[in-house]
Amino acid sequence: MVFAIIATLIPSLGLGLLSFRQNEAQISDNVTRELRTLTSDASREVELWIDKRAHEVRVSSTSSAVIDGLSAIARPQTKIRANSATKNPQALAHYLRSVQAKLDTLRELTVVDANGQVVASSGVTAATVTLPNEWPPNSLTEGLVIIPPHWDERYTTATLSIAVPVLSYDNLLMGALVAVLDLRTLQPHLKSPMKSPPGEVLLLDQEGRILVSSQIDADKLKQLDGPVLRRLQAQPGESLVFQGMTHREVIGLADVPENLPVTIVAERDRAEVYSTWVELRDMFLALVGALVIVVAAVAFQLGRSIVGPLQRLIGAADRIAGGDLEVRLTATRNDELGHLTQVFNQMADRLRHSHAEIMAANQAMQQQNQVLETLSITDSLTGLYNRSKLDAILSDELARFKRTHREFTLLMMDIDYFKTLNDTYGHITGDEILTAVARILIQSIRSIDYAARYGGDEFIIILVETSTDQALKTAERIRSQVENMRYSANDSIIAVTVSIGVVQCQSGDMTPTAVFARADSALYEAKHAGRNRAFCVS
Ligand SMILES: Nc1nc2c(ncn2[C@@H]2O[C@H](COP(=O)(O)OP(=O)(O)OP(=O)(O)O)[C@@H](O)[C@H]2O)c(=O)[nH]1
Repeated sequence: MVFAIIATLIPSLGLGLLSFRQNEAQISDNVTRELRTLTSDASREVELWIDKRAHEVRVSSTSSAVIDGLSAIARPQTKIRANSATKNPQALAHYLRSVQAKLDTLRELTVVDANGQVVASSGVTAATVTLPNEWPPNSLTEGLVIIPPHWDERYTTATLSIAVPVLSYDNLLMGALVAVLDLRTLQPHLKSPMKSPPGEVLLLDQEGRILVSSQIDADKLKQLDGPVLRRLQAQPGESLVFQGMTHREVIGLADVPENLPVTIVAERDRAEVYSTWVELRDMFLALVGALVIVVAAVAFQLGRSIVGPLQRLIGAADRIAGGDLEVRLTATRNDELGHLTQVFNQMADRLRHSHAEIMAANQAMQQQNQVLETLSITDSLTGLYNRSKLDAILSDELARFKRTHREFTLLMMDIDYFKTLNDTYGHITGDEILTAVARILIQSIRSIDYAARYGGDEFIIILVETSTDQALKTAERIRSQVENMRYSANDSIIAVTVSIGVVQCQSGDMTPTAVFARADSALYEAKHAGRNRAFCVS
């Protein structure tokens, strides 16, 4: 699932964000280009507007009313060719007011003398004007002083004052005509509603305050942050993002006209510029998010459909490895995992089958081993223990005696005149007599005792934890039973007797042979004493 998410997220998000980053840069370039167009157009319009206003004022400055009025008032000693109407300041002020009335861009028109002293004005309180020390040589046509624009409290508007020289008829500088221009009239020229690209144009004074704005309702008292203004002025034509004056965050740039102490700033609402871009970006991110959720869900479902059956298979394999072969899985699917489950079940079936076969073979082998073991320790004729088993039993009993000092008694028994019986009735009858005697032995001893055929017609009985007296009683009981036994063969009734030698184990008995030897001596004594008796040697 993690792999699926990464594999989906990295390419889609990476390529998408790269493309959005390129689009953002492109949008920024386009906006910068449009803002440059706005500022350069505005700069040109401002220049044209000022030229036009300067021309209008210059025309007025060459009027005879101004020249004669100034000549009469400023230099009364000069010979005046004008009529009397232009000789007093009121007449000149009247003329100035009539000019102002014709030009709606004018707020005030003032005539000053060569020292800058007000001679007459259309306004009530004329502004004082500082004229340049020397007008340029071509002041007749080019002489123009532009006083830095500012917010004028008297007219509650931003104003720009220009001064043009007033020359006498013989081209002598007499003074100047100063016009206070209402910058509000510049507002329609800053931006063409039809042709200009989107954005607002602002004319700022030296401190960054708005003088005039293409946005009619812009707050005129707003001021651009000082550092931002300096950065804009330092890099004219280069766009920046800053806290604007028409919107909270704007993209803007500045143009600084050469001849006018103002800064023209064009700015555009950054949110509006990037609104479509942001909308598309958010939509893209939402789509990527939805894609990741879908991919994650599919990957999770796919993983679960693979991992779940695999875990069941692993669990079943673990149980088989632990010895539980009764495992069986339900195969419900038709795909590779379903096939794998079927194969697993077949494998488990085969293992179960093989295991059953092995167990059966093992059991048969154990039975055969048991038979073989029984045969290896049993005398085939009588069913008693054979000689080799007898030796092993005696060795164990001797070891036990040495360990626990619990005594045991050994009886060596021999059929009397067995050779004669053989010779008289034949070997088969002899064998049957041996078997009958062995039966009596088995019936006469306890389950914890041992009876074995020592060889020929000789038998050994080991009575565990039995004293000599008890052993003699057992020997006597056996002897008596054999004596009372009647065996019929070839129409004859055969009587059989046995002689028994009894010995008790001693601490000096190191080997079975030593015990046998002493028992053999006791048996010899019984035979020698007349047979059909038991004899004990201490
Ligand atoms: N039928 C039969 N006879 C055997 C078997 N093994 C040994 N015999 C015979 O048993 C006889 C043993 O005779 P002995 O014990 O030596 O002598 P005896 O005749 O018993 O005389 P005493 O022991 O002195 O009383 C021999 O003739 C053997 O051939 C056997 O498995 N079957």
